[in-house]
Amino acid sequence: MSHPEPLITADNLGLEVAGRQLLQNITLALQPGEIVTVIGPNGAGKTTLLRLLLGLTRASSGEVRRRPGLRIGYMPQRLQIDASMPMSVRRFLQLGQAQLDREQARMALQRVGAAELADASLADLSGGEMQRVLLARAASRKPQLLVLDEPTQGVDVGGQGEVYRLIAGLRDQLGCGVLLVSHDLHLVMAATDKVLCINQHICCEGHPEQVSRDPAYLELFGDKVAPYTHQHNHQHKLSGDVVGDHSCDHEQPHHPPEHRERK
Ligand SMILES: Nc1ncnc2c1ncn2[C@@H]1O[C@H](COP(=O)(O)OP(=O)(O)OP(=O)(O)O)[C@@H](O)[C@H]1O
Repeated sequence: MSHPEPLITADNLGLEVAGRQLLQNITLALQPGEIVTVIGPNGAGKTTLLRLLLGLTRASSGEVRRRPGLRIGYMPQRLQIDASMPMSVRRFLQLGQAQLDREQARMALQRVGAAELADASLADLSGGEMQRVLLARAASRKPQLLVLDEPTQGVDVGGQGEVYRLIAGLRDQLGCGVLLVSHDLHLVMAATDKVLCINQHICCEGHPEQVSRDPAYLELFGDKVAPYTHQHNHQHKLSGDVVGDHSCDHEQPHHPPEHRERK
């Protein structure tokens, strides 16, 4: 299957800080329309990897290539907001993006089902509402690539699935690629095209169902999760493509990745 030019690629990326190897041999490519999720234990280097890919941290080895002029929307893991500073949601969306007019701010909120929050005070938002607003902000410039670091942080368990549905909706509406870091293993397995399991290096990667059965994944997370399965009325080839022309009751990856295992 021929792929379009990736939005972003990393080739043998490594980062060493003060004699400590935080990441090594990270190679990946993210295609338009694809949702790729980075998982791994605490301290595995997930946020560090995002920062390298975004160009916020410089790699010690290897190379990152971004499509020239790539528009990126970034939702960081933590955002320091001074709750005592009164600011409306609309004003927050416009911070640093003065070109975003009232109507565009409304549209950005509408994309995540939060149009009614435009005049609310940022300090009054619930955890789930705040994550919607952060998503709306990341997506407000119609990025070609959305980068989301733990997008369900502060969202109660019942609302987490909804956040992943919103992300898939943004991917569909904007046609963007999505790169996200998550700890919500089971939810992620159902909501992503490809999983990258890292612990300083890539432990395993591929289609969620394949990764969830990988010995390297089970060694890291086996005590936390049951293997992920979805209702199958078809079979996959090794490439991830569906055998025959069965329709599928889950969303297929746009560009099913080859499964590779690296330890
Ligand atoms: N600039 C830096 N200098 C030194 N060490 C760093 C730097 N940035 C990150 N680290 C270390 O690198 C390791 C990986 O951090 P990172 O935040 O990428 O992990 P993570 O996988 O995102 O973790 P978590 O799941 O807890 O958010 C940590 O031990 C952290 O202390």
